[in-house]
Formats: sequence, C-alpha cells, structure tokens
Amino acid sequence: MGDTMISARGLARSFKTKSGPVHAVRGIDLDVRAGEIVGLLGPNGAGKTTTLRMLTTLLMPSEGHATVAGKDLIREPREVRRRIGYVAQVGAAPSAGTLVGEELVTQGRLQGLAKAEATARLAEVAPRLDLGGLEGRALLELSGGQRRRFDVALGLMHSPPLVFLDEPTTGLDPQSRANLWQHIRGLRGDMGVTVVITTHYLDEADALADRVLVMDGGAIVADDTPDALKARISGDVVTLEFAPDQPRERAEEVVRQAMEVREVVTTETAVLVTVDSGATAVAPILRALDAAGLSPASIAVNRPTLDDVFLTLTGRSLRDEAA
Ligand SMILES: Nc1ncnc2c1ncn2[C@@H]1O[C@H](COP(=O)(O)OP(=O)(O)OP(=O)(O)O)[C@@H](O)[C@H]1O
Repeated sequence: MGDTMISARGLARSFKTKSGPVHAVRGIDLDVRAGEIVGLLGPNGAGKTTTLRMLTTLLMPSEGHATVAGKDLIREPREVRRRIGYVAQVGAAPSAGTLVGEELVTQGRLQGLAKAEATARLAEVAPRLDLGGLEGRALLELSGGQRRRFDVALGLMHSPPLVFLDEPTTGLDPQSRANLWQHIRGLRGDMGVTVVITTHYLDEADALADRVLVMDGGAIVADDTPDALKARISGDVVTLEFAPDQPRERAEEVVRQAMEVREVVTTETAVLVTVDSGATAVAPILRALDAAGLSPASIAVNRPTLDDVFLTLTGRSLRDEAA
C-alpha cells in the first residue's frame, strides 16, 4: 500500500426518497497519504458523513471503488474494518453504570484483542487522551470534552493506522475544542495515526488539517492545504454590510465601476470585495457608494479566511449555512 492510506475513485452514493433520488455524493476522487490529517469541510448536507460512512464500510457505494488502509473497500470490508477506527458524530447514550476503563477494554476485546492486550492498550491510550485516572469513572459522569476524548479513545483501542472522526468537536466549548485538536495532532505525532475528520467549522479545518477537501453538493470543489486555499485569494477582503433595505446588487455594480477589483461576491447581508490592498481601497469604495446614495452599515478589512475561499468557490458563505 506504500504511502497511500486511502485512494477512492468515482465514489458515489444516492438514496431513494419519496420526493425522488438524492445524490448525496457524486462520484468523488480522493487520496490520503499515510500520516496526513485531512479535513472534509462543507456545510450541512454536503455529503461529508455519507463519504465517511462509505469509506468505513458502513454504507455501500452506489458507484466507484476505493482502497482503504491497503484493502479493497468493496471486496474486503472486514479487512478494512480491522484496520480503521471510526468515531461517529455524537456518542451513543451510555448506560448508567458503564465505567470508562471497562468500556474501553470491552471495545478492545470486541476488536479481537485478548484481555491482557486490551488492558495494556488501555494504559497506553488513556493518558494520550487525558483520560488517565478517569478509568473508574462512570461514562455519565464525564464532561462533554472528556466524553468526546473517550469516544476517540474507543476508536483507537485496536491500534488502527487510520481513524475517521465525524465532527468530533460539535457541541464542545472553545477550550475543550482546542484541547481535543491538540490530542488529535498528538495521535499523528506520537502514534503516526492517519486522521480523516469531517467538520463544518472553518477554524477547525484551518487549525488541524494538513489538507482540506472542500465539499459542496456531494462533490469535492477544492483540495489543498489551508494556506494554499487562502492564498488563492490573494489580497484583502473588504466586507461591506448593508441594512436589508439597501440594494446590495447595486452596490456591487458601483464598486465594480469605481475601481479595479479581483472579485466581488454579494451575499444575503453583505458585499465582499477582494482587492490588492484593503487600506487603499476603502476610501474610494466609500466615496463611490456615497455618490450613488448608498451607505453600508459597517465596513471591515480582513485577510482572506477559508470562508472566503468557500464563498468564491460556491457563491455561498459556509458560516451562514452552518448557522
Ligand atoms: N439515508 C438517507 N436517506 C436519504 N437521504 C440521505 C440519507 N443520508 C443522507 N442523505 C442526504 O444526503 C445528503 C448528504 O448528507 P450527509 O449526511 O452526507 O451530509 P453532511 O455533509 O455530512 O452534513 P452534516 O454536516 O449535516 O452532517 C443530504 O441531502 C442528506 O439529506
């Protein structure tokens, strides 16, 4: 399998529904190298979970094929399962009495480890995820952050070289999220685990992923490092927010006529203008708008973010969609 941990070609999945077929994933190609942290970024319904469920053998592709951790997804699903960890979106409700350590050992045994191996593995995994000392705690007594770290630990008990995390930090407070990111980076650093993570948080993809696959409408619309994605939009982004009664399309027109711009995108609330230098563009933009009788409610100059990348790729804001 060499350096390649995942190689998928033409992977597609559609669902039959009462209102007709839903094409959740539309024939995507995807490559992940060993040791990478790859983020699948996209709004709700983009097809991230469906992609993950296919790559983890939980869902049969309608079309396409893939090799995952060196095994053929369609022909050797059991072999694939033995080599991967999968942490689903939100942990299943734990039964009242279940203890952290016991549950992790049970999971290891389910994955085929002997009792002694599973216990040894627990001693290895628990401290990696800051669960050391919590082995005797009941699952119900864990905080949200501890619980998510426990979920990740579950996926690691059988020492998979590849782990899939589906929106691992949803619902966590900012501190617990940053803490979990650190642990996820540690998995790669200390144990060489390859990580595929889905998220609709831009900051998460930016902070964590070596490479980001931007998904929209069941397709991969961009595939690059966070920095390279942001560098595609060189220059600054001037965000002009308008009250609902102000004609934004007219504002876009005025800005385009007033000056040389790289890109203008109009959203539900704002006009985003990409220019070489925000500092020198603001005054002429405001003058032109003023002359046209338009006044923005607010104006801000920013370096491009992944959200701006998403916006230029799709014409929609990921932040709006996620909200
Ligand atoms: N079992 C199913 N039956 C019918 N439609 C489905 C099914 N599973 C997913 N879909 C549809 O496929 C599309 C992609 O869903 P998916 O869960 O993969 O998106 P996602 O990017 O993971 O979104 P989220 O961020 O909300 O988890 C959506 O339109 C969804 O409604």
